[in-house]
Amino acid sequence: MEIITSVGIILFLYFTYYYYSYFTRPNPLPGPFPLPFIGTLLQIGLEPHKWAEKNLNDSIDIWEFYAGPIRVIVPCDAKYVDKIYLSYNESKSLSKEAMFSKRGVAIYDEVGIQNGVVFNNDFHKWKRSRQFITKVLMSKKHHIEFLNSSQKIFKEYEKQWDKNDIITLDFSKWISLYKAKVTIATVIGQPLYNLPSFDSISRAASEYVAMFAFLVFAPKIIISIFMFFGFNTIKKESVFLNGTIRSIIQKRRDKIMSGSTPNFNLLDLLLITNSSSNSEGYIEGEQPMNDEEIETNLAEIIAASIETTGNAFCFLVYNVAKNPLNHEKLCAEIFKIFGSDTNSMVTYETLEKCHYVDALVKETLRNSNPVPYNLRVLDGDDSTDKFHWSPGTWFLIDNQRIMNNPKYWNEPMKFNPGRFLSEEHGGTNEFSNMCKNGYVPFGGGLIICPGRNIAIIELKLLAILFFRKYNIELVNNESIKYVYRTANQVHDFMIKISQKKKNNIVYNSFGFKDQPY
Ligand code: HEM
Repeated sequence: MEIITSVGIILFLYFTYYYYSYFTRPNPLPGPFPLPFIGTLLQIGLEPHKWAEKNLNDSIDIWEFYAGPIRVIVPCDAKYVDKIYLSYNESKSLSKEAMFSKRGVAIYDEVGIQNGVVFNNDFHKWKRSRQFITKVLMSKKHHIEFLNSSQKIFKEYEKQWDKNDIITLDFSKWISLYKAKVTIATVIGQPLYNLPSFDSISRAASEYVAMFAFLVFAPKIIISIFMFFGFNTIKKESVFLNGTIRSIIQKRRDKIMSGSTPNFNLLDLLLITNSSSNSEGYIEGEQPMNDEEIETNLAEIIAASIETTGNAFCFLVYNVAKNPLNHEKLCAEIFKIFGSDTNSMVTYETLEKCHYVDALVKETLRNSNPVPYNLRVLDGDDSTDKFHWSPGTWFLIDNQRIMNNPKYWNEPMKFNPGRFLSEEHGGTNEFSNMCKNGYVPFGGGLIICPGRNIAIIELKLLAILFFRKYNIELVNNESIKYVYRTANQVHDFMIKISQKKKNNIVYNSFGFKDQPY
């Protein structure tokens, strides 16, 4: 009896404290009403945008919800992210800049993903990893190598498709598998060593990325139960957490140490950077990376690369298939630049000439960004627009609503690549007048996505490879289906692929009427 009374008193005191803190919180914002322990889980689940779409009108540009006991602020207007997305050059002092650089919470230490960049709470360790991976991911040499490997893999699929008149496939599954192959080839090189099938790698990438949203949004009590009962099973199954990647790193390190020439993939490049076997691109004052650092960084990059670009390309295909005019313009440009040879290699230089393809990719990332949110935790205290925030405040920046804000974009719901084209190239030039941070598909500031250039290159390449040779038709007329699990993951996206017939006149409204295909 006494125990029940004591528990009752403790709960009463906790509830009183909880709601006292809630009703006296600074800067109260619109949002669902929270419950102790589970916060707004019942209303929001793990998908904040669904609640926002149903309950918030366009005039609300900042709102809040509760992940368990943690208050999460959701800015949806570019004006709130000026400081959060402050670039390195704009900031006078690094410590000031670092205030908005964290994404981590204590739970990640138990999961063991804190040694990479995504959830690294130690600013100096993050900076060290980030320098290594940026050096490789942003290099032109890596981009060229990436283009070559991707096209080699794509050609294998072409061979199969070209044997048939029509192929019907679930494109979301196909792209995931293709992405797993390209990513493994460019990140750790062939052969697969002791990795499982590409199919299981793509599934593991999806789970790994989804785990981030779970760890961020689920109440701590639920995460603790999961850690106790379920995490070890996940760890055993996951190629990213179970040590498989570590053993590949060790093998490659031994081989390079015993004289094998490093290949041009991310793993080999990380192994040799700042080691004696590499004279090129030395990073000042840093020791080479150890196996543990390389492991987490590779896991993050493989998973981030498969999940983001793959889903973005599904959205691109969907938007092109739904908009015949965009399809025509795309094919016209491809024909103008690549001619009728549908098998030629796409090079870095030819990609740069494709203005419409570039605009199409950028509009896809604006209209249907695969990474709609971005978590940042404030380190010190600071202000965003008129609000002042205390240390430890969580911000879930709604990149998707920022990029669809009617204040900044004309008819934002309309898919219109012309926004990203100059008048000279037939567009409206809307993008060139965009406010700072009005277009943020890759986040911004110090921890902006380091894979952004490679992602754009890959999306442009895939658009060209598909649409120069194949007709793509949606199997049904439904809207594209996707679920938010850190990335917007597309599923059940059925399309028909058939090879274009030679001599078909397809470009009639764009000056190619007399040109055979
Ligand atoms: C369309 C494709 C992609 C989109 C939309 C995207 C988007 C994002 C966003 C929004 C962030 C958070 C940035 C911030 O907090 O400001 C991010 C971070 C990151 N992305 Fe991407 N990304 C894409 C492709 C890639 C690719 C291809 C790679 C790797 C090759 C990659 C690797 C990473 C990594 C490692 C981070 C964490 C950076 C850090 O914390 O320092 N991403 N990405």
